[in-house]
Order: sequence, then structure tokens, then C-alpha cells
Amino acid sequence: MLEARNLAAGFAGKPLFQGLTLSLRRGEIHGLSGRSGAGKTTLGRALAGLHPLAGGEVLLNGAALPERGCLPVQYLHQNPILAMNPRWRIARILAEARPVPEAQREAFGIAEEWLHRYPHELSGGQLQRVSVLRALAADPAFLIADEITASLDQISQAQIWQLLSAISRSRNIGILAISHDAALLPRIVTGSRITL
Ligand SMILES: Nc1ncnc2c1ncn2[C@@H]1O[C@H](COP(=O)(O)OP(=O)(O)OP(=O)(O)O)[C@@H](O)[C@H]1O
Repeated sequence: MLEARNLAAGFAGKPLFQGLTLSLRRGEIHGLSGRSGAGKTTLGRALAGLHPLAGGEVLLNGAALPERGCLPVQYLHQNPILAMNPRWRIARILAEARPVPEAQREAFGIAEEWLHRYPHELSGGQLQRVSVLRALAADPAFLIADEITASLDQISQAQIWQLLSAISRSRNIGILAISHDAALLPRIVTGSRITL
């Protein structure tokens, strides 16, 4: 269970939200929506331990998030190239947390030839697959998927969410899907819907 208790966060002393309480179960896809600028990304990053809290706490199974090692709540960026070292080839990026078995790479449709390329030499959809698999290699309890398919075509979007739905169930990973796409969330959410 990933919980936020009485959470507040924002910028320069101005909270975007406060007194926010939620609990997310593992093995389900939850949805987070809200108007542009409401603080969805900030909340997602706070839940992953990447944004300082102005109040409250984030608990994973009743305990604070660890400060070292692989993050158990992995944050997935809308634009994965911003979260990749441009000087590293895909093989090194993919194995950043732990080596990825070949069978898993193939299941994700990540071609062997991509491994020798740099991030800017893959398409947005290809990069997002790499980003998701890299996060899964860290063996997370939760993924925060921040608009991860917003810039992809319908087919790539459907493929990525089919993969994530299956993995969420089979590996008991909770996913928080952040999206402003009114059509997407009803299709993928199996858990709670949160509006900020
Ligand atoms: N480093 C920063 N310093 C000051 N304000 C910031 C900073 N980063 C973001 N903000 C502001 O915080 C607010 C919330 O941003 P956030 O990205 O969390 O919203 P969001 O709900 O995810 O928006 P969108 O749907 O447009 O992606 C916005 O008004 C944004 O301009």
C-alpha cells in the first residue's frame, strides 16, 4: 500500500495542495487527473520521494520511503529522453538499475539493434518502452506513470498500456496513471480515481 497522509507540497513556500490523503493498493492501476497546473506532476514526484514535502508523509507499507538504493516507487517521465543520459547508449541506460534478461527485452518489443544507439536515435514510443523496462528492472512496488503515452499514437499507447496492465497484475505492482486524457483513464483504471 502506498499512502499519502495529510500531504502538502509546492514551490517557494506556496503549496499546490495540502491536507491530501490517499491510499493506493498494489496490483491495480489508479488514475490521477486534474486541470493543467493543478500539481499532478508535483504530487507524482512527491509520492516517488523526488519532491520535498511541505507537510505530511508518504508511506509505503506503513514505512517512510528509503533514502538510498533503488527507489521502490519509480517515476516515469512524460518525455523519457529528459530522464536519460544523452551520452549513454540504450544498453547501458536499460541496465542502469539491474541487468535486463533478454526474454524481457524481447517481450517489450525492444529490438537488439536499438541497444547500440543513443536516446535521440529512438522514437518516442521506443524510448518509452526502454524507460518502462528500466524502471521495472528496479523491482518497484509502484510506478508513477506521468502522461507516459500522451505524445504517442493510438496503437503505441494501447500496446504500452496492455503491457503495463499485465505486469501490474502479474508482478503485483501498483500504477498511478497521471493523465488529462478523458478517454484513456476509464479504459485502463482498475483501482481508484483521484482528481486534483
Ligand atoms: N521549479 C518550479 N518552480 C516554480 N513553480 C513551478 C516549478 N515547477 C512547476 N511549477 C509550477 O507548479 C504548478 C504545478 O505544476 P505541475 O507540473 O505539478 O502541474 P500539472 O498538474 O502536472 O500540470 P500539467 O497537466 O500542465 O502537466 C504549475 O503552475 C507550474 O508552473
